[in-house]
Amino acid sequence: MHDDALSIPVDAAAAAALSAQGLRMAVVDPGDPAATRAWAEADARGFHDPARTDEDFADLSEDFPLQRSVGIYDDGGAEPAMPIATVTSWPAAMTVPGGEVDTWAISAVTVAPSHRRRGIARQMLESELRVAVAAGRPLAVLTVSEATIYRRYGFGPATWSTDFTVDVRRAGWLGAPTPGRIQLIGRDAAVEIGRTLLPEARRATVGDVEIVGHRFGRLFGAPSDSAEQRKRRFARYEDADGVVRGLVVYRVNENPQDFSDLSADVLQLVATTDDAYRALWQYLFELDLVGEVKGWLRAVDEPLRWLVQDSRRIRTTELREHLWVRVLDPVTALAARSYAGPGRLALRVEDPLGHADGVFTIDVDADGRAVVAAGEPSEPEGTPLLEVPVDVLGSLYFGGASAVALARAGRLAERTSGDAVLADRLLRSPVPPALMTWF
Ligand SMILES: CC(=O)SCCNC(=O)CCNC(=O)[C@H](O)C(C)(C)COP(=O)(O)OP(=O)(O)OC[C@H]1O[C@@H](n2cnc3c(N)ncnc32)[C@H](O)[C@@H]1OP(=O)(O)O
Repeated sequence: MHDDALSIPVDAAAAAALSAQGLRMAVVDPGDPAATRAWAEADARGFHDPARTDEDFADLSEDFPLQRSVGIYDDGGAEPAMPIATVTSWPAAMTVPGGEVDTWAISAVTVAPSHRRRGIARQMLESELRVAVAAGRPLAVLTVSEATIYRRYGFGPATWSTDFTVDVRRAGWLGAPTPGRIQLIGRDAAVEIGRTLLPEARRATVGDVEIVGHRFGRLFGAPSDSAEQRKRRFARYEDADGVVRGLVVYRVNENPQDFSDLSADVLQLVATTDDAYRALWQYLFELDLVGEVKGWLRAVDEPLRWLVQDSRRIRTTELREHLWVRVLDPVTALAARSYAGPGRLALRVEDPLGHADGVFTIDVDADGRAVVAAGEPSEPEGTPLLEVPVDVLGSLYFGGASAVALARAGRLAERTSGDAVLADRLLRSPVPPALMTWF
């Protein structure tokens, strides 16, 4: 294992394959402003974003020391200093049932339109998986622009999110009153509160990830985007003892047709107590002039549904997979989480890239903690066994996907009929996992 994940050198196998195409793979020096600026520009170009301003770059530059950013350069091309492909990655903690797991987060995967479909993304992704292994990370994780890209590298969808629109004038608030109070605050105060509340909420949410660098500031409106920042409003909830337990970041949108029928976007709602959750939603329901409140990237089992008279007035506008997980080291990954045990389960994992291939036996004690060993179970007859491709293992890992549904879909095989039911009993998270951010 490499001690300092961020200083892992370029992956030799990918560098050689790219070199055969006349391309050079390099890790970007975080202390080199020209190289980081060019990398950030290539990333923007890859996503068809506008060119970066100096202010954008100032926001992003806080990330470079926290990440391992890789560029692919076409030294014989029109712009040799500008990468034609980018990827970045960093170590990130994520919440699993009963604790945390170390992951390798991957982002900013782009290949310039001029260089697409020559296998460059494949080289980058396969090398990222090897780098994650070298960094001792049992899982690689990412969020995706398109759901069609990453399964081929062994990633499977592992959490789901919803967007919804609430007709607040007709839904009817049903929640019990709360003892604390709501206060409006400015951005700086909200950022300060967020530094404590977000990690606390994250640790209580299976499937959520720690947020570092510019992605944290962006939740409050990126400093570089003053127009967007000016629209954002911030309110906090403090309990009866004056302790801050919740924070909402929202934006009220114009409606030139009817000034008394505005809509509000809930961009972040973080609560570390149920009272805070209820109080903040009630606050949003009672905003004067606002007829519609929209929740973005919310959990699939929001308690909000139970806080209104008429839950049909909460219209789900989107339900989609959000977090994608790639298991690299099943023993470490499966031992990092707890189970609704006791019990035993064996998994036969098929991994074309070899990282997670094999049979793994999970022995769960009465407290739900597991001993995981590579190899067949000692008593194969009485042990349920699932045969899973590695992407399906990623889907099952956080406890958000149903082994029964995957078996019915033919995505996994049971050794004995009923093994998927037994597997679900151990693996399912009581609350569906939820990733509350993009990265
Ligand atoms: C975690 C993230 O950063 S998500 C963001 C992903 N990036 C984007 O959406 C930005 C715009 N798109 C791009 O930059 C590029 O099209 C990329 C990165 C998606 C693909 O780059 P390429 O270098 O063209 O991919 P590459 O040639 O290595 O193709 C690898 C495989 O993926 C497939 N593939 C490539 N792009 C796509 C796509 N958009 N949808 C589905 N499959 C794709 C290829 O067909 C190929 O399949 P195969 O190996 O099974 O035959």
